[in-house]
Amino acid sequence: MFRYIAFSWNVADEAQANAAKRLQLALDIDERWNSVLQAPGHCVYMSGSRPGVNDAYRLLPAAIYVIALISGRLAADVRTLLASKVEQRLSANLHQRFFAHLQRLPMAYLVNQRGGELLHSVELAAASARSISSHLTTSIAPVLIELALMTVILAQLDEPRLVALFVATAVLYLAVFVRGIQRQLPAIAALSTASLEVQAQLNDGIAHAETLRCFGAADQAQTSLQSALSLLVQRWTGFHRLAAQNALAASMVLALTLMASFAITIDAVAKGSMTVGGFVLASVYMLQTVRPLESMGISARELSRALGFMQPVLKILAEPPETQASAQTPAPVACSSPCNPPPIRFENLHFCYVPGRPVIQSLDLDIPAGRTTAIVGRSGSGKSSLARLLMRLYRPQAGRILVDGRPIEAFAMAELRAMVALVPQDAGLLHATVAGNIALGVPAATRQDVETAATRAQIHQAIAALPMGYDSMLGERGQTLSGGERQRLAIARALLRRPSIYVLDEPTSMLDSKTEDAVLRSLRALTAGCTTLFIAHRLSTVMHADQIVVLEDGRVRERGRHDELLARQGLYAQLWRQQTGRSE
Ligand SMILES: Nc1ncnc2c1ncn2[C@@H]1O[C@H](COP(=O)(O)OP(=O)(O)OP(=O)(O)O)[C@@H](O)[C@H]1O
Repeated sequence: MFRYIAFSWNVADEAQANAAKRLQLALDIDERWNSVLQAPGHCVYMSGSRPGVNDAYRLLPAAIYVIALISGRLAADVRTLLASKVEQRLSANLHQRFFAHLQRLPMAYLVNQRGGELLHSVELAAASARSISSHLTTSIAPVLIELALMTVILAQLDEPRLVALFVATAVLYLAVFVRGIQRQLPAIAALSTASLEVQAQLNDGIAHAETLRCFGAADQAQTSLQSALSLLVQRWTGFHRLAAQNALAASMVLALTLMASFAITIDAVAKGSMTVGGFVLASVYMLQTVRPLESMGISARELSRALGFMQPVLKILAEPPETQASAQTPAPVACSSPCNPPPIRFENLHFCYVPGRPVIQSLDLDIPAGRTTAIVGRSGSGKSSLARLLMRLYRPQAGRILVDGRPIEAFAMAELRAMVALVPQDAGLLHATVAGNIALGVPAATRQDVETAATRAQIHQAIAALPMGYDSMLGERGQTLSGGERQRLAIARALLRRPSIYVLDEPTSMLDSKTEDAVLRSLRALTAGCTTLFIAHRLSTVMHADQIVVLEDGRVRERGRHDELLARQGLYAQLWRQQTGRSE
């Protein structure tokens, strides 16, 4: 803010002394050492000394200059350090908040989102939050202070027209930028949509590289990416065009201001109300206003861009999360199996993912405690949807589900999920170690617990044969394992939880018949005494179930034991004949 002009000369040198005299006259400066304060805020140090007499005085301005320089540098470094700390915190908090929010969003919302898009949107938002923080702390706040001081300094020049001009410029400049931001925001929103599309396509290409290669669709994906990139370039160009128009308007405001200030000061000098020195100072000050106003403009532009890029994440954060149970009971510790298996009751249940397309209709069903109930039916009949409703991944539009006589909404989410273990169709493995995947959600599990669960799921030997055993890393979604191995890991994961309810959604569909037999036997023994919902296509895998429920179009079509259903000669018997070629 404060400008130090250190000027020293050797009075023995006539040419230097004359030059100093001329400058002193021009600037209207008192000759005494360290004397000049023609304008508050500007210290002009002038020192005249004879060699050998005033050496210390001659060095003083230089010393002050060096100290000021170092202090300024230090202050800037400290400010950068503090600002970067704030920025990193902000970014980490945003990531955490976003992740926590995603975990609480309804599945119905999440399944329609693309992973790559979500990832990119949070990255964009974090970068934007850092940019906003940086501009606020290192640019906008200092510039505002600078502008306020500049106004005070100008007020001291005894030329009210200059103050009015300065204030008018600041207001006009602000108006130009507000208008600019208003025009740029839609362009930034379009830009960020295009950018998210590019990221989502890149992500899809990486996640499904195998599928794209197998289907010879790599070129098709490349072409699609190319058009997404072209759109992105086009939208960036549109945005920069608007930004340039805005910058041009702002420059015009500044140019007009400078012209007006020259006119005012020349007029003041001509009328004798201002000295030549005052004219020089006033001109210098008005030129000085350009820099902070310009940097304010740059910051405003960056802020508008950052705000635009934050919109997708702000939109997701505004999505209402799933309602939690009113009674927040703590999650129970996994029990030693089998423990108090509860009965389950589906009562007049109606559910659809998309309005008007019911998936479960008027479904009434009792699942007895400690027994195995098989849910069978043609593909799309609603079997997995029933499991998802029980896990409270979705909410039914009507009806209710009771566990142990209590509606599932009355359970704290953690309590319900600790009670139920799911083996889904897709194993859902993470890019973590084998042990970490088996012990998912049970951080207190010991290596012994993990190995026991793996042995029961018939996967221990395969894990032991891996180079790092239980510490081997699985690729993303367990890509380094075969389908059958993934499925057995998912079974081990469920067994480790020792739940009172098992939901097994086609847990052996990817196993060869020998392994399937072994795993089924093992599962039967392990789930004995637990309430088990066994969803299956292959009826041979559930023929021993205590109860078999046949679903059709989301309704219970038949119910009974294997023999009873065969004897009924209904849909079950038909499916059995289709699968086995036998009538019994
Ligand atoms: N997230 C979703 N959004 C919209 N519709 C869905 C969604 N998930 C499933 N569906 C539809 O709901 C219906 C029932 O699906 P569900 O997965 O419950 O069937 P299923 O009996 O388990 O089938 P399968 O035996 O093939 O696994 C299907 O028509 C399916 O297309």
